[in-house]
Formats: sequence, structure tokens, C-alpha cells
Amino acid sequence: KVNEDETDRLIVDKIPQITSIHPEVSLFSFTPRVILDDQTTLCCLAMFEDMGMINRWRIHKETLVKFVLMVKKGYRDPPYHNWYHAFSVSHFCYLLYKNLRIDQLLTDVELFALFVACLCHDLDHRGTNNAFQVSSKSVLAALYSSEGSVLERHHFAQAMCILNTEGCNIFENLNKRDYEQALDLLQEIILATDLAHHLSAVKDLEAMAKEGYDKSNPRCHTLLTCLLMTSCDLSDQTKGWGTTKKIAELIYQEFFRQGDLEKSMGYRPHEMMDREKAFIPDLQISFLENIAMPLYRILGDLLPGSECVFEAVKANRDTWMQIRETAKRKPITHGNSFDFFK
Ligand SMILES: Cc1nc2ccc(C(=O)NCC(C)C)cc2n2c(-c3cc(OC(C)(C)C)ccc3Cl)nnc12
Ligand SMILES: [Mg+2]
Ligand SMILES: [Zn+2]
Repeated sequence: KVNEDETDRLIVDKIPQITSIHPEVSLFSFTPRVILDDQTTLCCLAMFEDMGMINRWRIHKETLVKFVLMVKKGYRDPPYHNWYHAFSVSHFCYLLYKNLRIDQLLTDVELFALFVACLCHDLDHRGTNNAFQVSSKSVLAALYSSEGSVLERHHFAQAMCILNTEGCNIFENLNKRDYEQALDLLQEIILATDLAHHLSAVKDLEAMAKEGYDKSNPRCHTLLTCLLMTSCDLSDQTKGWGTTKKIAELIYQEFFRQGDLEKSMGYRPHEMMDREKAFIPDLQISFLENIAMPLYRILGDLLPGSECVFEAVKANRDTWMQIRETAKRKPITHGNSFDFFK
């Protein structure tokens, strides 16, 4: 049960002007993880309000409060895939709206579905990846492994459960057409956060970046919403080095716990999940060069004004290269992968 007095207070109090939460909240340089946990719900309400979504979709304030609190409660507390990840991902979607006016490229239903997908996209994440669902024969694998994207199908199912909970359906006042489209988009966008799905779409994304975005082409809309979702999902990498370093600590805490579990089950874990083999600078340079930088380069090609975002990711890759050189000269003392974070 979401506690009553928090809900009541959020319902009664007027939604504040978003800049009253932090004057720099609309800048790409702003790091949403500085916002205190009990302020994140209020900030979500303020983002919905500032994007004009409460009026446009006739969302009942009480319904919105209950929805956001249920989503927040729907996250577990692994080191990385927790509520703060969903909140920071959603904040980047808000930045794309405020700074790059993505509302001029997408329909208002697509924009609404994208923001809701950001909030819901990792619901009930267990801190283990899709491969682990299958190898550990988890309940989720039993449910979804025949279709693939096991975790992402579960995240979507959890979002549907919340929308179907009494008093939490923020789509309730959409007309039939918008309602059906919003749910279809929500599923499509959440499924797009499967790394395998993204990697299979990169060729098409690069082609679209080359040809240019055609607002009259439905395929372009689909590709762009998926790209914006994955850009939000990785947005910690677009901030300063402090954030990049902190996120690496959290991600590898989560990865190494999975590796420990795999070892206890008699499996040999992926090197990046094996605390005895992982060399974090190399792994992060590879992730940034092979996944993050190509993603934000395409974003920069498609959205004028977002070049600064790509530059920030590149700068973080460069810092990892400096760390790598220093670390290579000074061998790791007692084989602890986290020495870089001292
Ligand atoms: C800092 C950071 N390092 C990472 C290092 C490695 C990997 C990984 O899975 N490598 C597997 C091999 C086969 C390539 C992911 C990493 N990662 C993600 C991430 C991105 C995802 O997919 C989208 C959003 C579609 C890109 C899905 C899940 C996650 Cl956890 N988010 N931040 C990170
Ligand atoms: Mg995910
Ligand atoms: Zn995510």
C-alpha cells in the first residue's frame, strides 16, 4: 500500500513550477540524481505539468499521483536498475522536450507514450539480464523466453498492471483511438530497450540519419521514438565524469552479483560480470565506443542542437582512456576491480 499521507499531500498541494525544484532542472548539464528521493514524485508531476500533458490528456491529478507512486513502488532496489534509474531516464526525456523540441517531430500521443515508457521501462527489474533469466530458468523466462526480450516484456506487463489498478489509469480519458495507440506505443517503446532490439535497428537508424527525418513517414516515427528511448536509457553517460564514474560503480556491482550467482550455479559468467576478470576501463571504453557513441552520434545527426550530448559522451570515453593508461602502468593490487573508484 502506498502510504496515505504522502499521497494526500501530493494531491492537495498545487503542482509547483518545475524551476522551483531546481533552477537548472531544464539544462542538459543537470544531473537528476541530485534530487532527493521524496522530491522525485513531485518532480515527475511537475514534468507532466510542464510538458502540458495533464491538460492535454485530461489526467485527473489524484490519478496521476497514484500512478507515479505505484510506478515508484514497482521498482526493486538493485544497485543500478532501481527507481532512480527510471527517474533519471524520464528526466532526460523531459530535457529532449525542453531543449530539442521533440514535440515538433512526434505526435502528441507518441510523446506522451515515450515519457510514460521512460518511467515504466525497467519496472520490477531484478538486477540480472535476459541471458540470466533463461540460464536460471526463471519464471519470467518460462513466461516470455519463446518471444525473446524476456525482461522487457515483464516491464511492460507490470506497467499494464499499474494502469489497470483502480484509480491509477492515466490513459482513462483518452478517446478509443488514442488509448489503443498509447498502449501499442508503450509496448513497442519498452521492448525497444532490449539491447538486442537496438543493435538490430542501428543500420536503419543510420540510414534515416543520412536521408533525414521524414515527419510524414510512420517508419521514421517508430525509429525515432525507439532512438529517443534508448538515448534516455543511457543518459547517465551524457553527464559529467562524476556521474559516469558513479554509474559504472553501480552497474558493475549489479553485474558482479549476477556473475557470483552464475558461478554458484556452475556457469562461467561473461567476463564483464566476473569480478575476478573484469577490467572496467576496457569494458566501459568498449561499451561507449560500440554502443553509446554511435547512438548519440545518430541523435546528433537527427536533432540539431544535441551535438553537445554526443561531445559529453565522447569526453567520458576519453577520461576512461586516461584511467586505463594510468591503471595499466600501476597493476591492480589485490585483484579488486573497483580500485579505480578509490
Ligand atoms: C554504463 C553501462 N555499461 C554497460 C556495459 C555493458 C552492457 C551490456 O549489456 N553489454 C552486453 C554486451 C553483449 C554488449 C550494458 C551497459 N549499460 C547499459 C545497458 C544498456 C542496454 O541497452 C540499451 C539501453 C538499448 C543500450 C540494456 C541494458 C543495460 Cl545495463 N546502460 N548503461 C550501461
Ligand atoms: Mg531495461
Ligand atoms: Zn533502463
